[in-house]
Amino acid sequence: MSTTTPETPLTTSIDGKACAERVLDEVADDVARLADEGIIPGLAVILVGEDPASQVYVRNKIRKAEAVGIRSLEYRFDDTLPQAELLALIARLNDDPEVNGILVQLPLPANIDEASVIQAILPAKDVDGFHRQNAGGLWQGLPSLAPCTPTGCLRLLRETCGELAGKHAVVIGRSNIVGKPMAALLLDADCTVSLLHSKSRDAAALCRQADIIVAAVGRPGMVDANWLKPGAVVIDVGINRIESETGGERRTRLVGDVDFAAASQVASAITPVPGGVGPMTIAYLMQNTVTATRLQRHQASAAEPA
Ligand SMILES: Nc1nc2c(c(=O)[nH]1)N[C@@H](CN(C=O)c1ccc(C(=O)N[C@@H](CCC(=O)O)C(=O)O)cc1)CN2
Ligand SMILES: [Mg+2]
Repeated sequence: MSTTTPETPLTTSIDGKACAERVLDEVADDVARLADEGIIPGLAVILVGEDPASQVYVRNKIRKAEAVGIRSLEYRFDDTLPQAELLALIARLNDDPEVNGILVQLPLPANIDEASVIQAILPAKDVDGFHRQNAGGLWQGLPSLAPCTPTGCLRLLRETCGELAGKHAVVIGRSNIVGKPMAALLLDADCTVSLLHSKSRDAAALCRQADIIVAAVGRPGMVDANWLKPGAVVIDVGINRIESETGGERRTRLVGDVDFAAASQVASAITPVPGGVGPMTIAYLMQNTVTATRLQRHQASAAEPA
């Protein structure tokens, strides 16, 4: 007997925390295999400034690294750090054979040019996948390090939808960190991909054609139920902190780019915020650190004289 009422969502809430734990278990197995060969991956995490959210993310990255057996090195600076000193640190880490992955937490303070810092990281150690060599490699299907958030979204989609080939995926937002690499990964999975942005005309009508929607714009609740085709799968990358009032008390809470309650009435599956995409980002950072370690080993052995 069904207990479903018309108001009850038929939607699956995609559990990003559980999926991230599965990814971390896989990474821990990979790290154990490397340890058998005497290799311990090393990850350097750099935080400049006092942004509270960034401090939480960096702390979690260090914790997860320790949990899977990756050696972590933490570098924290206040926002007066000159760009030249940051570039000098990156140059030292590039040359350090004990360091396999380098990550500079974003956003950086206004006096530091983000692009210069990202391009200073050795592509083989760029575990964020933001360097132009990795970004280009992703579009050309070459071995490269792909950004963690879209890679995590792809894993959630594969586990939710199974085969992705032929599905129409609409990505909303064209950032270098999420939107563009997400489009590349979905294309590589044989989806038909539409990449929408602030100048796109009638975004709602385009979204209503989609089997899959990935929202990554940073606008709270922008994607409404009437943007969705019934049964669509929705991945919400937005992490927006908004103020709300409960019992006369002002608090902040996290919401996504999708109106979760409304979308749950129409979508077949949707990621919550928090607990959806966020944990996947950190899990795939660990996976990328292992991938980078292997990549560097292959590069080193290829460079050895025959
Ligand atoms: N160098 C990088 N900087 C930034 C990245 C990145 O991938 N590399 N992404 C974001 C921040 N980020 C990781 O760095 C990140 C964001 C959110 C989460 C997460 O787990 N979110 C939780 C909620 C946490 C909270 O309460 O605030 C969730 O969604 O469940 C992890 C990592 C920008 N900078
Ligand atoms: Mg972001």
